[in-house]
Amino acid sequence: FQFGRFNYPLQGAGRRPRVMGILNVTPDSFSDGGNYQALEFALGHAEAMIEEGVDIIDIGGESTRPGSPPVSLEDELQRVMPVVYALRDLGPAISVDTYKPQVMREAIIAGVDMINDINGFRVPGAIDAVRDSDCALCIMHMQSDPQHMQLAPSYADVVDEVIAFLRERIDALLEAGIDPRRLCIDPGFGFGKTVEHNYALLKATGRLIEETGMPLLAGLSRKSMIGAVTGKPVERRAAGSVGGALAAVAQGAIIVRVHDVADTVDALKVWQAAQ
Ligand SMILES: Cn1cnc2c(O)nc(N)nc21
Repeated sequence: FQFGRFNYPLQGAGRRPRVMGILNVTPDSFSDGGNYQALEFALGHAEAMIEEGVDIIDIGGESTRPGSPPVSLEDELQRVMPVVYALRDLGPAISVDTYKPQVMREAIIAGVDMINDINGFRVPGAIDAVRDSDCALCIMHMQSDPQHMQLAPSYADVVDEVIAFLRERIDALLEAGIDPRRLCIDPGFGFGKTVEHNYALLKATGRLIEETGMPLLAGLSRKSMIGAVTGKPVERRAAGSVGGALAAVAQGAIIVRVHDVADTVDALKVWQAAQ
């Protein structure tokens, strides 16, 4: 899995699961207009994650929690781009979480290392926006959209359908001439799935990798699928989230997207020491 200045071996001695830290620059941490002290806040959080050993920082300007409303292009750019420019030379890889082609373009101009698209590059113009670059592309599955996806998630067979979706998106990107080494997939835990659907997908991590032929990013940190089996509120789901990350990594996931960076880094060090 190779992108820009990064090479993540997928097997053998060099394989090491990587930690992607979540950096939300959304309204609750930013008053619109991207005021300065909010930028300070974001940078402080990023620096803490760097201290804790994060490999990738994922910057998102539009909340994708179930029920969240869309954000305008201007607002998203105003929140995201100052943080991208402030972080891009600090060491870790930088990812931007967006489904808007114009945000992808500006992020690529700013030199980001990954575009993380919860919508699987389906918006017209998204593939064009990322074609002529060497950044990694994370293709995530989502049923419906954040505003509606959790109202009534339904599948004949969730694993089959997610694999079919991801393969179709992979083919679309490859047909556009994009280097397969730039691609990774993501089942999209919580994006149009019940708890049962989420665990069926988590259990099928190895199959998803096998049947798409692509590296897999797993993002289940503090999500309702963790709460459902631990009974814990969001702020006390770190241990459950680490358990989920290890379940994915043990089946071949190469990146885990998390809130609790230090805990996950430590858990992966111990796991790695036993490989
Ligand atoms: C932005 N975002 C929220 N959850 C996510 C997940 O599980 N995967 C990816 N790739 N992005 C996510």
